[in-house]
Amino acid sequence: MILRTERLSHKYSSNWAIRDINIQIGDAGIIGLLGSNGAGKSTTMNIICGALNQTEGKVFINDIDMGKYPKEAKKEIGFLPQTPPLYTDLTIDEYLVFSAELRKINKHLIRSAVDEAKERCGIQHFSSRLIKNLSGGYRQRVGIAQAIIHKPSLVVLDEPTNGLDPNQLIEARKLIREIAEEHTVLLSSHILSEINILCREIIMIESGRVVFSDSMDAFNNYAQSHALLIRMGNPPPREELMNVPGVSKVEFVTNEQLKIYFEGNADELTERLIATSVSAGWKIKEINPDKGLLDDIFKQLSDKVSR
Ligand SMILES: Nc1ncnc2c1ncn2[C@@H]1O[C@H](COP(=O)(O)OP(=O)(O)OP(=O)(O)O)[C@@H](O)[C@H]1O
Repeated sequence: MILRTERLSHKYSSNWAIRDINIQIGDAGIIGLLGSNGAGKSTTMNIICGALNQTEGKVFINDIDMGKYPKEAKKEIGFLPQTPPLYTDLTIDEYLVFSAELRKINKHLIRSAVDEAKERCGIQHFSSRLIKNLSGGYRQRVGIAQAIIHKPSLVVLDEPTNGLDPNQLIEARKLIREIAEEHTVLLSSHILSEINILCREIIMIESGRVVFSDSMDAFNNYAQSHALLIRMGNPPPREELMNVPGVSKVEFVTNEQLKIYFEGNADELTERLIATSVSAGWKIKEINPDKGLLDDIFKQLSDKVSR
């Protein structure tokens, strides 16, 4: 197991920021940690990387107990915090040599480790440029280079694509995919589409608790199949729709447009609604699966967990 957390909980002064977070990552690939602002992503990542001591619970990296053997466990982790720890008055080379020394890489191996990290992150041409003179996208690359310099098993990236422009974003995604060919990557974002594009698995946290943890495909099935957007020429009262088997909630978006939440199979419900519409004269004009705003999905999942 590359990463395992057991009932990880953390309290800043009197408030719990995260509670009973259990994460298990066994395979390579990119795993996404999704959550809205303040959900507890950074707190979780800081603890996993040994940058913050948890109030309760345990972290194991490659089955090494971080509490008991922090040095050994940290060797297996590379971390890019939300605010990259860059010394902007240093050149890329100076900074990466410094990072390699911090990681206790053997003196005679430092040069080759720096060169390899630069090459993998596509920054070799800027070796002697001061970090303060780099664009945001390139600074991010330097941040990633310091996270992989010691070849850790697990690379943790806190909101690595946040604030990048569209071109930088494409480049950063490409780089993260390349990094994931050799390391397991755990990355966080508050943007569902970002996680969707990059990740094989998703762990979603809300208010400090895990509300969903499964493959990206399972998440998409869940997110897509719980509401339909329907336009009708002659919509019936809400109660009539609630009588259709499978319908769990009805919201009127406009006089003609409704959002119908349901349990079960979307296709079966669609057929049932169309059949009833024909006999009852609702005049259905359009039915589309509602992929849901992230907020809706968060809410559905949070409700499901607290039920
Ligand atoms: N140093 C701190 N002192 C007190 N409370 C904190 C501290 N850091 C975070 N918190 C609180 O803990 C909770 C979780 O914050 P955290 O930064 O882990 O969330 P996040 O999901 O990473 O959000 P964001 O994307 O906004 O950084 C929030 O309610 C936040 O206000």
